[in-house]
Amino acid sequence: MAKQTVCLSAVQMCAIPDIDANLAQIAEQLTVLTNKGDSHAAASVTSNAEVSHIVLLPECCLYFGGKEQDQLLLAHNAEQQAKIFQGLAALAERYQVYLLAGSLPTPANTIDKFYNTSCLFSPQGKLLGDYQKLHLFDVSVADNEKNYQESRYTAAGEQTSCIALPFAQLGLSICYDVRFPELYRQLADQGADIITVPAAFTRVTGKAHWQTLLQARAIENQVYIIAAGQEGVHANGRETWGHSMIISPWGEILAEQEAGIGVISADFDPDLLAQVRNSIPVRQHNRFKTELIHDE
Ligand SMILES: O=C(O)CNC(=O)[C@H](CS)NC(=O)CCC(=O)C(=O)O
Repeated sequence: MAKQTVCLSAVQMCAIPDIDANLAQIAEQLTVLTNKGDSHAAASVTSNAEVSHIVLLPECCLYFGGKEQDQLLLAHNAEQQAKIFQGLAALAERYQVYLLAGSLPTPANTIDKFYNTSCLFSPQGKLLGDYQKLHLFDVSVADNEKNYQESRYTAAGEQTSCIALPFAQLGLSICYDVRFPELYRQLADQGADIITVPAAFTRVTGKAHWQTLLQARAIENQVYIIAAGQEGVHANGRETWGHSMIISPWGEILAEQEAGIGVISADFDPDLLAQVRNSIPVRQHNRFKTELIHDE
């Protein structure tokens, strides 16, 4: 029997502060993706086949470039939340993909905060799991925004999230998290084969650090990385870096969208994953695994 093809995709967006317009932008890219007719999209167009296609959307995929107070209102408005979740679930089902919304504003425990949450929808339109961003971007950057204070309206998550799919384990992270290798090591220890990095990286820090950080996380943890970015100049003047990419566990960039709106894909190869892990067994060699050091 032919080996099942697992396809990884990333949609690059220039999201605006308008949920319906962003849902339409996503639908357009999903149409492009599933009409390509190449091997990447094959799994998602064969109605009886088991779906093995993950599509990642950027951080803040349904609302970006507006006021943070508006995100707060979105998070705490039950009607808006229902609209957002139903809209994404319907897309996952219509296009027969595992759709990972890079992040959505969801309600925190207090009315003055929201979580920056990644949400995974199954091809059946069910919410399979989520992850609330652990590291908040309270940072000074030499761009036109200068000071980012994500914690002003956002509450930090408290736990990691690794989701078992029929064909692989999926570890979740968001944007600024990519600078904290401990998170990725923990996801790898939990069994992650693929780790997602939805982002709205600044143009300045993106140019300097984005690709290097992503390749490092892929190489050191021997996982596939799917990174989907916002790209462009947004309604509030913010400039984002784009350069969405899919990286192999060897660190090779398999697909990249530098600028503009678009969608990229690459195959997930479990044989390559095993080969990389067998040939350079860093997991066994790691002296910082306390249980290994204490075992001696
Ligand atoms: O604020 C919003 O609306 C949505 N959130 C974001 O855009 C977040 C927090 S401001 N951006 C980042 O984490 C950029 C990280 C980055 O650029 C780096 O690590 O260099």
